[in-house]
Amino acid sequence: MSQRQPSKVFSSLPELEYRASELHLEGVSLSRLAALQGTPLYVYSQGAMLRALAGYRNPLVRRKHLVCYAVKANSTLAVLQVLAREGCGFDIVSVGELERVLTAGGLPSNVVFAGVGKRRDEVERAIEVGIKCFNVESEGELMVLSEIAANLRKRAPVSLRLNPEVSPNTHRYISTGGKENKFGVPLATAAGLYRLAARLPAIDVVGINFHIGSQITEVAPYLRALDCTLQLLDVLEAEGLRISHIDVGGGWGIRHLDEPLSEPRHLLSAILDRLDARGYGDRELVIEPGRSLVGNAGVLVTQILSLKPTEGKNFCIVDAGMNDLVRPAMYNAYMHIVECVKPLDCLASRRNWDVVGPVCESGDWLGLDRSLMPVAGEHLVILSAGAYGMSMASNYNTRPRPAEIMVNSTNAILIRRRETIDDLLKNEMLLTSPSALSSPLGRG
Ligand SMILES: Cc1ncc(COP(=O)(O)O)c(C=O)c1O
Ligand SMILES: N[C@@H](CCCC[NH3+])C(=O)O
Repeated sequence: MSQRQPSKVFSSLPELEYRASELHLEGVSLSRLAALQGTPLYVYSQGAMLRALAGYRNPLVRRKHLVCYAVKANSTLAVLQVLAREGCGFDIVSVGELERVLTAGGLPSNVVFAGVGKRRDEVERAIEVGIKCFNVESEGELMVLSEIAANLRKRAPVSLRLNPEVSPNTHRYISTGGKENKFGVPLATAAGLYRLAARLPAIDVVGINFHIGSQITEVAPYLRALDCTLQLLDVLEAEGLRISHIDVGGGWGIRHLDEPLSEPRHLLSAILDRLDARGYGDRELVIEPGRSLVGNAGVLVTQILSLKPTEGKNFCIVDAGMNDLVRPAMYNAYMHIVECVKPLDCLASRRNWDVVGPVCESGDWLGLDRSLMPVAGEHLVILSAGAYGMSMASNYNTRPRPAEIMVNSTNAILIRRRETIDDLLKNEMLLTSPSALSSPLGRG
């Protein structure tokens, strides 16, 4: 194909294409953004996010439903704002995420609050703003919630998170619905806990939920978890307890290259069929996608610092490291990497490179054995970096976190400025500073 014809790079992100050999996202040159804002740089396509959201909503138009975006996947305010403007709900796991949702214009009444360890102050704030429900994970949590709500003279809406003992066939670190996992209420005790919840004066039982893991690529584990849930619902409703929403969690995977993977609508249609067949098609369906809404909408642009061919390995050293994008180091995740300026396709001069960062860890790699034609000073682009990229970034090695840009069909907008070294130092005090505690801890 001629270098003049735009060419797509990745079927899951059609907004990304080479134009005159340069990679563009929604028509914006990534090299140009890198020149303006420096690197490492996260760039997101608003169009890709909206398309992914429509992929969940369109199959649900005729149903009572709420898509609650899992904020942990990418909690940047402007990302939340794009989804809030569309009327999206949110799945949160901390009061920090709640404040982000509120700041971005999300409705508290569309927020579900997950997590095995909710602090009292977090529960109080969530009750105060009036969230949709607490996804409760244990009897201990239920009792604390009940006490806090009673003290505030308010009521706490509750859904119990079941642990359906289902293996979703994904990485062990992101599998959450098995007996060995800390999450959810065991099936054996769930009915008893619902009966208890229904008796507590400040608790309203409103829902039932599960979340079995992340980067799941098969429908079957969801249906197994749903079957357990519906069996329990049969028992509870026979006793007169009415549950108004069924929340099937998030976890649907994304493509990282060209591997086969069905669209979320196939998952939804299987779930809706099962709900209808079992007589629960009238309930509100809540779903909590994170990665599948934003993962493929984002890329990480990094500059090649130097090339280090050695006897056994070729290292391509870039300015993004595991602190900026931890998924390869943490989960051995494959993230596809392409050159920002398309190399002339003379395969003979291609070699395999380990793309590594500047962090002092041997695990600091972004891609291993990649066929690339890197040039020092130019840029590489890491795909599928919109989820669990920036939201998991850290300051390890005292590295300021990247800037972020949102592009849409008309604009490229800076949505987070790059951290500075001053940002990193500003909360710390030297021992000699006047803020030293007058009564040192533990010394009376
Ligand atoms: C409770 C809950 N809901 C939703 C999600 C979103 O998962 P994903 O990003 O895989 O869709 C997570 C993260 O795994 C989660 O813990
Ligand atoms: N952080 C994980 C997903 C975790 C989902 C949270 N329960 C990842 O990058 O794949």
